[in-house]
Amino acid sequence: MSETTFPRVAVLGGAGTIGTTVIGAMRGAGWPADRIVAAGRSGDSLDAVAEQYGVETSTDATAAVLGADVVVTSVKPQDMRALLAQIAPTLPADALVLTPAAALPASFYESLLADGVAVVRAMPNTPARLGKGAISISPGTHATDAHMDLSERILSGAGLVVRVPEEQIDGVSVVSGSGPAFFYAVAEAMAAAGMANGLDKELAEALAAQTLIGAGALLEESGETPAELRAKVSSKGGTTLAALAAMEAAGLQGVFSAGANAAIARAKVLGEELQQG
Ligand SMILES: NC(=O)C1=CN([C@@H]2O[C@H](COP(=O)(O)OP(=O)(O)OC[C@H]3O[C@@H](n4cnc5c(N)ncnc54)[C@H](O)[C@@H]3O)[C@@H](O)[C@H]2O)C=CC1
Ligand SMILES: O=C(O)[C@@H]1CCC=N1
Repeated sequence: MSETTFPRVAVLGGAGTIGTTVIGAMRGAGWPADRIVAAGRSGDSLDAVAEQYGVETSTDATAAVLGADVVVTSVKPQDMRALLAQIAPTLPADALVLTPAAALPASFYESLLADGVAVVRAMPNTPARLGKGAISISPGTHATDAHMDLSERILSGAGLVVRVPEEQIDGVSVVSGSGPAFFYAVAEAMAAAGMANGLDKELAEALAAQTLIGAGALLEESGETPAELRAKVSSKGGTTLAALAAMEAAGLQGVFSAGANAAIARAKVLGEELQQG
């Protein structure tokens, strides 16, 4: 499909966090509003999506996928089986299913939809809303290079898009999918440490948030690595080195390893539960 044509894309769960992000990324990349339909449940903020992005909306996923070239299934993993049952009768045989859901393998979709359906799994993250996401895509059994190219084109306005084999998605999910939550948790912990040392809550939270913003911006602007930038804060014999040594002794790396292991174990359990139905 040529770069100058715009496949028709149905975003199911289009009023949700990631669905809205995908629509915003497409619109930001010049995707025409009349080539996108957002489907949600009644009660979802579909009016706000229509107003912000000018796209058509529907509360009927079955109807929304009619005539779609790409169907983005942006619902929670727990809602996926019901959604696939809903769209299976009207999903065009040659449509690409692009799914951001965690935990569910491509084979789950392949087993519940028509034989030969092309599935691409994506793992986005919330900064994608600002075009600063870190997103992976992985092909299912029947996805071709053209399907991967199309998926990348749909997501390119959302940030960095990398291709990984499906077995690496859980690892990507830990680093970039969940990653924003970890940085926010660190900011909360830093604010709490400030409060424990005499700062009031408002000041501690403002300083921690601005430090997260500034550190990220410096990383982006400088082109230096986190290790190089960390070294520039850490004077020999100074306070930062003392803090980092104490954090390491308290198990900093172990904390993140434990988090990663827990996330990956949870993805496996959730995936197995949901595949059993
Ligand atoms: N939020 C995040 O940071 C990330 C989320 N994901 C994945 O993205 C997917 C979506 O997550 P969120 O956007 O956070 O969830 P969300 O809860 O914000 O949005 C899901 C939307 O789907 C709608 N929905 C459910 N069933 C529907 C149906 N049958 N028809 C139409 N709409 C339906 C819900 O009403 C809701 O508006 C999940 O599978 C999640 O694993 C992946 C990476 C990061
Ligand atoms: O925890 C979650 O449900 C989502 C999926 C990947 C990252 N966050």
